[in-house]
Amino acid sequence: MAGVEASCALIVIGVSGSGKSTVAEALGRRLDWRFEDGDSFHPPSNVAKMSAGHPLTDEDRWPWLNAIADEIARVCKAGEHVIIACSALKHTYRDVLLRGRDDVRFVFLKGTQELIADRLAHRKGHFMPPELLTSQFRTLEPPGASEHVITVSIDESVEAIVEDILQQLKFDGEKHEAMS
Ligand SMILES: Nc1ncnc2c1ncn2[C@@H]1O[C@H](COP(=O)(O)OP(=O)(O)O)[C@@H](O)[C@H]1O
Ligand SMILES: O=C(O)[C@H](O)[C@@H](O)[C@H](O)[C@H](O)COP(=O)(O)O
Repeated sequence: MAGVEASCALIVIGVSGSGKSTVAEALGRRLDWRFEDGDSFHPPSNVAKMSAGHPLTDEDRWPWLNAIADEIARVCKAGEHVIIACSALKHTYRDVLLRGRDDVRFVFLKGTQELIADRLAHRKGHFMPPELLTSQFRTLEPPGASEHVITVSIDESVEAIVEDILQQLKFDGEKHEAMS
């Protein structure tokens, strides 16, 4: 599938509770790509701050985003593939992750605050308080047409979302090949 093979990393982005980890893991199984949860790159201070109900600031996020960007650079240099779940809420955050690369694609999980709040209400064993969802939407800058992003609705089964992503990646790859 040209679109996918042209990329060394797929980053599944969206607000807390949009399904990034769930979808990224399922997509990784379909593509046989390693899955990495962006949350594991947070310094303990960030996790403690969110767990205490405080939203992160840009200053909190830069070291976290750069740690993920370092991992992307390492994987791509090694000729490997990775799928990373990372909220990447702002345009500037996504620029930090990309570092000007054209072999990394974003997959934006799009859904209403109401639907995501309901999913968070049923999520167990995660440090992120559902109460922070409003601040997540306030911070979110949805990807624009100029960004290398595939957008999918989350109001589907995980399987249907993965199929949608694969179809869009395939289409995008064929379009890219036709243009090259
Ligand atoms: N497509 C879906 N349909 C129903 N529930 C979902 C779907 N995707 C994720 N979930 C559930 O929603 C909650 C949030 O998903 P999660 O992957 O933790 O989101 P994120 O990583 O973006 O915070 C979890 O309890 C998960 O099982
Ligand atoms: O940038 C941020 O404010 C955080 O990174 C946030 O967006 C992320 O969602 C948390 O790390 C919780 O992780 P979940 O997205 O898995 O709930």
